[in-house]
Amino acid sequence: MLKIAVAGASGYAGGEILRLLLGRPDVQIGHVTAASSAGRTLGEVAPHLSPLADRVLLDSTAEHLRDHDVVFLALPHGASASVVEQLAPDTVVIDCGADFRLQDADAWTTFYDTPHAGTWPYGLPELLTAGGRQRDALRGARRIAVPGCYPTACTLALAPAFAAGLVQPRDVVIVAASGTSGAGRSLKPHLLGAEVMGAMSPYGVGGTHRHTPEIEQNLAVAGGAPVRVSFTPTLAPMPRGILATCTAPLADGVRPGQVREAYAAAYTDEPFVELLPSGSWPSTGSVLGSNMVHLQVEVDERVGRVVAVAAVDNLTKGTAGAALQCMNLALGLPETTGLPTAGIAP
Ligand SMILES: NC(=O)C1=CN([C@@H]2O[C@H](COP(=O)(O)OP(=O)(O)OC[C@H]3O[C@@H](n4cnc5c(N)ncnc54)[C@H](OP(=O)(O)O)[C@@H]3O)[C@@H](O)[C@H]2O)C=CC1
Ligand SMILES: CC(=O)N[C@@H](CCC(=O)OP(=O)(O)O)C(=O)O
Repeated sequence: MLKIAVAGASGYAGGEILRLLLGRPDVQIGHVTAASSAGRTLGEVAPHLSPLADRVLLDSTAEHLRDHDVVFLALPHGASASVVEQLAPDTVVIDCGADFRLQDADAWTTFYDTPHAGTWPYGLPELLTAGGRQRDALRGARRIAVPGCYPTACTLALAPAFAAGLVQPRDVVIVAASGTSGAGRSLKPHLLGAEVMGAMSPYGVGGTHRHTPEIEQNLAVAGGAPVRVSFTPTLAPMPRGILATCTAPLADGVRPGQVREAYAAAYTDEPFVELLPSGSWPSTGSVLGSNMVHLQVEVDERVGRVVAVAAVDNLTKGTAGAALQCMNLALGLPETTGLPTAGIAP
């Protein structure tokens, strides 16, 4: 039986981790921790987690997170490092925050404006790398950095084109829509219900969003050369889901038919990535609550660009599902254990 602690259990990501863990007979849920909600029960702050309703939230101190086989951290950026340094090196620690995702310390300080905490193996198993797939770096790992939700969708949408040399590493344009749970649970003025519901709006425009360097890092891993990306996130009036529309210029001499072939080859054996039949386009509604990425790719021959669209649930494959997938790899369990591949509809 695996004893597992969840830090940030009162938040959206922590709550989704607990929802998925509750479906696993091989897991014992240990301490659940929070900050301002410490002392309250999960029943008060997360009533959808009925089997855990009586559990009292503790402070997110190392003392409460020690003595577990696995610790999931679902804390705000910057809160992970001080906890992790007090945990045993053989504990599996899986961080849903951004602190350990970036390799480039300068990119970190530019986009996060705080000192760089370090770099851990990046938790996107399906990512194509020079040597194979990123999952090879996750088997047996004791520290894993789960990707951001936008980078998961955008990277998986474009990586096969970069890995096969079908697109140019410049003029890459991504516009992605996210549901409001992507912003976390704390009160934010731009998330007032009356203003968000029934409207869509961009934010982080002009290359300022912190997921830009993370997407560039991943596409450079896939393609083996630096990539520049114009990334624009938008807020959509829905609780969950991300739809990323990603385009890049075709490389010289590429036939349109090569593109679909490359995507089919890249994802045919991936249990959590579905390349939809030609003509079908991804919808966030089809992946809600599942660990799936739905994907479609086309070539816009008029302008010579690849257009790839991906849908994920930001809280499942975009965070908590990915976190459990990484745990499975770290512990040598079958990668798909306990992860839903069917969504909730309608
Ligand atoms: N939401 C999403 O779609 C995604 C989130 N993530 C990442 O997951 C992490 C959690 O995000 P999310 O669940 O959305 O955020 P929430 O705001 O919903 O939850 C944050 C959690 O952290 C706790 N917390 C707040 N401040 C501190 C602190 N200073 N020290 C320790 N704990 C604290 C909160 O406790 P309390 O409620 O008691 O104050 C709460 O449990 C973030 O790093 C985020 O970037 C990653 C991918 C997608
Ligand atoms: C709608 C919304 O606000 N989304 C968040 C992304 C959440 C996420 O994946 O990100 P991190 O783990 O990197 O925080 C944002 O744009 O900041």
